[in-house]
Amino acid sequence: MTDVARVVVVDDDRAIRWVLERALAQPDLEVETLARADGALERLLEAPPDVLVTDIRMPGIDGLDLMAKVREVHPELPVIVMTAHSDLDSAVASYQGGAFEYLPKPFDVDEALALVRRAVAHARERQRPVSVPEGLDTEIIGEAPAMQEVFRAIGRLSHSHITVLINGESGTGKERVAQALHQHSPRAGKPFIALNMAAIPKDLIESELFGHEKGAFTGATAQRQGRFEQADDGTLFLDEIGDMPAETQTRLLRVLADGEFYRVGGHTSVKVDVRIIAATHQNLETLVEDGRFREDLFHRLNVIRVHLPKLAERREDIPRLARHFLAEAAKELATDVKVLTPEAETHFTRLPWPGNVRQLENTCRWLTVMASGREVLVEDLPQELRDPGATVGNNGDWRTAFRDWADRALAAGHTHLLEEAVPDFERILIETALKHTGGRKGEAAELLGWGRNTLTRKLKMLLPALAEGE
Ligand SMILES: Nc1ncnc2c1ncn2[C@@H]1O[C@H](COP(=O)(O)OP(=O)(O)OP(=O)(O)O)[C@@H](O)[C@H]1O
Repeated sequence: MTDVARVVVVDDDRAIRWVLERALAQPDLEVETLARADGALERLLEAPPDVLVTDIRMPGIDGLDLMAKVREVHPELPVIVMTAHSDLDSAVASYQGGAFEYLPKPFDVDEALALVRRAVAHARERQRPVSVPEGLDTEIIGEAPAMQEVFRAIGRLSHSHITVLINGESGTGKERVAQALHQHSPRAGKPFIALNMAAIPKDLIESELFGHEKGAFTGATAQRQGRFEQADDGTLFLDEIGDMPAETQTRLLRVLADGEFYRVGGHTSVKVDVRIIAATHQNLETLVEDGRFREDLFHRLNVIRVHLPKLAERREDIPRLARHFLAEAAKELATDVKVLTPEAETHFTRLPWPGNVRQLENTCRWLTVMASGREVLVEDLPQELRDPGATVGNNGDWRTAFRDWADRALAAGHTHLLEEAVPDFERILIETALKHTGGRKGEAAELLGWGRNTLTRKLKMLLPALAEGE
């Protein structure tokens, strides 16, 4: 999950609004409460929240009307309908209207929060699959021999529908290569659907993969296609396959063997023609040895293997990748393209890049926002990238260093140590989080465990140069 999710709560009961506003005051959520829907309808339709929570009985537009109107324009928007226990008819009507979930009043605040989070996760995961637009070229930069090997594999496989297993550390470009395999296959132009096993709650994986029938479980308000059906005739990219739960592995194996499956709660089998590309950063052989991955499934997936080397094993590609990402970031942020000085470029090629290509990409985005001049100097880099020695093999414990600092400061007669230390502490965490997210503030707030507003306030106070553009 990347950004802070917007939740709108509509209820004419002030006490409920109060309770929910507090229950949902979480770093990953932004809540707006409304006493009635009429005045806000247009705005809700134009800029829908990520989740809508609504009461049923309200003056003006009632909850069911509101839901119908909103879902007419935004059919995927999850709606949580709150209503009194006794009001069974309304509850049934809300399901028929396509509500995501029904929250009986009175409710437990934790239950309400869990439900909202689930709705957010669900909505996000559904937005994620992308069919690669026809003609879109997945540019993969790589002149290093190990990358040439990858390109050769893509070429060799271009007439085939064969299953491919991509291995490589996080951020090495596995999804990118999967897209390229698809685009250069007979299935190009057909859907490319991705699902990351590590990103969805375990109990939703089966329904995400295989879909479900109406009424299969609470909240299954309508029949829904799973990724397998969406990917029919195309490619299904299963990322982080090593995280697939055991039961799902068994089902997947059966689908791969038979080419057909049942939706969750379904009795009629569905036939599909799907090419599987799986990826993992883990060592599947070890998972098999430990009994955490089915050996038979492993053999089915492990037909053709493509290995993506760590970025540190293809240092010769770093300058081109950096130029590419600096250009992309400039385009995205509508600003001038930054250029690395020769020293900065050399420095880049020597860094360890544990986060691989994604870390390089984020660093380039960070520099595009942060570096003051057009030319990027080594000094412009975030502190921990300035000195490679600091990143490789530095096991120094910051707490020890911090204790020493406090000792020294007190010995030197400083007072009000917190006033001195806390802003530095927060500044360092903010800078580091922003670096990890390539300057994206919403995501950085999430990494820090703050709400976006808190981060904005802190930035104004601690790093005013970065607070602009809010
Ligand atoms: N060789 C490359 N050329 C250009 N861009 C690349 C290359 N490799 C990776 N990227 C970009 O780097 C980012 C990370 O790549 P990707 O998401 O494919 O990695 P991944 O290995 O699937 O990561 P994870 O395992 O964490 O999901 C993406 O934005 C991708 O477009």
